[in-house]
Amino acid sequence: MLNKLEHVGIAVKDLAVASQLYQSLLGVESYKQEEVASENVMTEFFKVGDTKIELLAASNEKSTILKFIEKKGEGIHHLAFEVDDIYVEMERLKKEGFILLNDEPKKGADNKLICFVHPRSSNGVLIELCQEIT
Ligand SMILES: CC[C@H](C(=O)O)C(=O)SCCNC(=O)CCNC(=O)[C@H](O)C(C)(C)COP(=O)(O)OP(=O)(O)OC[C@H]1O[C@@H](n2cnc3c(N)ncnc32)[C@H](O)[C@@H]1OP(=O)(O)O
Ligand SMILES: [Co+2]
Repeated sequence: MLNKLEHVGIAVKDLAVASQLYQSLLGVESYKQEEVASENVMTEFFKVGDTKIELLAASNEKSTILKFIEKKGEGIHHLAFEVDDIYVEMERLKKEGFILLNDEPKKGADNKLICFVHPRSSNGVLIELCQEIT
């Protein structure tokens, strides 16, 4: 099962500008910036109560964030849920008929193993599963 909303991913054009805005909005500083080369993104995280905001900016021309912003503009990109065992949850979601975007979990940001569910199988919302790497 999905334990809680781990983070909300937000696609932004300019990370420095967005970071200032969210620092002003949330009243807290970000706790980390992290590049994930495998995803062609630069991320910046803010802790908000029991969940997080993950700002996502393209780190190169190949980034899916560029394509998303060209198509839909800046804004909410995905919802990420914390799971205890990502393998178990991937199997469960496959059995439930969801389309997974990766056969195996991959290394994400913020010390997580991640997997994505295609938005076409989840009411137009890109869903991410996250398991803490211990
Ligand atoms: C750094 C890791 C970090 C973490 O938390 O650890 C991250 O969160 S990384 C986040 C960036 N990485 C990803 O998003 C990987 C998963 N995403 C993908 O594989 C693609 O973006 C995919 C498959 C969702 C869409 O790619 P595609 O090349 O197919 O683009 P299209 O524009 O053709 O999209 C097809 C279809 O899906 C709709 N779409 C695309 N992105 C989203 C989205 N974020 N939310 C909702 N819907 C989305 C798009 O509009 C198309 O719909 P259609 O009805 O056909 O127009
Ligand atoms: Co994410």
